[in-house]
Amino acid sequence: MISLPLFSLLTDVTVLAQYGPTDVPITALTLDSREAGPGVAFCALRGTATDGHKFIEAAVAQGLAAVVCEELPAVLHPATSYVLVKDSGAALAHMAAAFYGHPSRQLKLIGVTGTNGKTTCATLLHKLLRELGYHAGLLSTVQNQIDEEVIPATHTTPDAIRLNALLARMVAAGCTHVCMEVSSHAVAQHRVTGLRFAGGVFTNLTHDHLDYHGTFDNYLKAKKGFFDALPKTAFALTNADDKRGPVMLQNTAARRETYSLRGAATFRAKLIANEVHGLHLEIDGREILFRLIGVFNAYNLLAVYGAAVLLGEDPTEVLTILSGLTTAPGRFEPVVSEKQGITGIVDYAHTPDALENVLQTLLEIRQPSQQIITVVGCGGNRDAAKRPIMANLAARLSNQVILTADNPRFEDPNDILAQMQAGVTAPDSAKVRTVADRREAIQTAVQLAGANDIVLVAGKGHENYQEIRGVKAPFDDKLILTEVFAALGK
Ligand SMILES: CC(=O)N[C@H]1[C@@H](OP(=O)(O)OP(=O)(O)OC[C@H]2O[C@@H](n3ccc(=O)[nH]c3=O)[C@H](O)[C@@H]2O)O[C@H](CO)[C@@H](O)[C@@H]1O[C@H](C)C(=O)N[C@@H](C)C(=O)N[C@H](CCC(=O)O)C(=O)O
Ligand SMILES: Nc1ncnc2c1ncn2[C@@H]1O[C@H](COP(=O)(O)OP(=O)(O)OP(=O)(O)O)[C@@H](O)[C@H]1O
Ligand SMILES: N[C@H](CCC[C@H](N)C(=O)O)C(=O)O
Ligand SMILES: [Mg+2]
Repeated sequence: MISLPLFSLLTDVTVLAQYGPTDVPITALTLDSREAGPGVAFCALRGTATDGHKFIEAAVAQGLAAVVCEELPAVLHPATSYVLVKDSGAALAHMAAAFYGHPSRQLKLIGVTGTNGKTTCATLLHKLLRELGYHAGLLSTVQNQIDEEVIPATHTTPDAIRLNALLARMVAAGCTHVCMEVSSHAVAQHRVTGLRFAGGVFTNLTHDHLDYHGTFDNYLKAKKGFFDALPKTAFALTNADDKRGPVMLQNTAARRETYSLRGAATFRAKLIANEVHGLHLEIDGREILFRLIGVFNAYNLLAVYGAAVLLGEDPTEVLTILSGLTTAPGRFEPVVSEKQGITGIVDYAHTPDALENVLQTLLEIRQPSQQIITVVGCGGNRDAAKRPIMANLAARLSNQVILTADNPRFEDPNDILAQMQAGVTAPDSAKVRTVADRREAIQTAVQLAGANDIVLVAGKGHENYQEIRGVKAPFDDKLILTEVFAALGK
């Protein structure tokens, strides 16, 4: 069990005032008052739904070693230590890093950020490092991994305590490298503050999460904040073809590197062909076939190649391994029907940009006779502004569309559907129908599909549940598609 004196956790924290003993032994950190108990230090965070400061007294009553807060309670308990800080989130992150012995400093930690492509890049880099013979960790939306051991993920980027605990487990297991996704929520909430990164990778920035960040500018600042905090020993690798790519490097101390399919950059690729069986690219003068499909994946592959070379790996070996790798779960995953050769594609496209990329890719690689039938919905309690845009794109770029539910969470699916429908233009409306039940929507799409047609099921990718009113019921697009193909004799 870890037990460290309170003061030893505060080395990197900006402390405004302190009350009570500083040498109390701390045996656990928490950001949730309900986990309070003897030996625990509770950090009170101001959240989106409530304020942790409201629960300080209840936590102290449960027996608590220390409280870290931005505002002191009216009455201080004599047996508890209080640390007043400017920012509880940042304080928690520094304390968590210290509590777990700064595991990031013992690793080559690579963070991937951007609207789309984080899971794909982090997963590919992890697979690549494993094939190069390293012990490596992965922190991603789909799952966390220590080498091949899978640890379920609840967030794209875990909170600072879980994150440092996982990194420490990875160090203990002998990992030398860790690839992780850095979400904009994580940057804004200081989940990654205090970590020492060896490299940062930027994929792209398009519309998402404006419900949380308020404006696109705030969203951009959150992503940029990750690069601003990189040390000068790290590399910062950005997508030079993305409008916001160069912005990420403006204020970073890290070594600035770029990748591009269009112009001058540290790492360059040329698209030779984008076909059903994969991408044909020229990277740094070498022609290679890859198993991933779609121009957006050319960017992901190039970013991963660049990161690996910046980590000191041999370019030829890296390309050889990358050419054999397959996609991350639920990212452009095909499910082909047995009798009629209908191609089902399950993809996690849950933003306008991702949906457009996937549909453009399908339009590029399909035979002229193949119809594209799209099943898509938008999540509840998330950015509502993307709903009409996604429906508009689906209708414009598909032959038929079934609008349906994603994870409604606490919203009425019919309200979400009405907001989506508002984005469909009058000429496209004949192609669009609405089936709120997602399983029925998939059934309808398969019924409409003729032999060899394409059914795209977008938005949920690897997810194996559907979240309705706080309850996650089993639901797996890939499994349902397979069942529906069989049930309808397709
Ligand atoms: C919007 C958001 O990011 N919310 C995260 C945030 O919760 P919150 O701000 O809503 O917390 P709150 O309920 O207001 O509570 C404030 C504080 O009081 C504490 N509390 C609350 C009640 C109590 O009795 N006692 C107590 O101490 C809470 O533990 C919390 O520390 O802090 C929590 C603890 O770290 C997170 O679990 C929670 O993630 C929620 C579940 C979530 O859905 N997050 C999503 C949006 C998210 O983070 N997504 C990104 C990826 C997105 C992407 O890239 O597409 C991710 O990295 O996963
Ligand atoms: N480089 C890219 N550019 C644009 N779209 C992409 C890119 N890579 C993947 N996509 C699309 O975005 C979807 C999500 O990809 P991925 O899971 O890799 O992104 P992510 O950034 O991890 O998403 P999240 O924010 O949900 O964690 C994919 O299913 C695909 O449709
Ligand atoms: N990480 C993203 C995932 C969205 C996936 C989509 N299926 C949805 O539920 O909206 C989020 O939490 O916003
Ligand atoms: Mg992800």
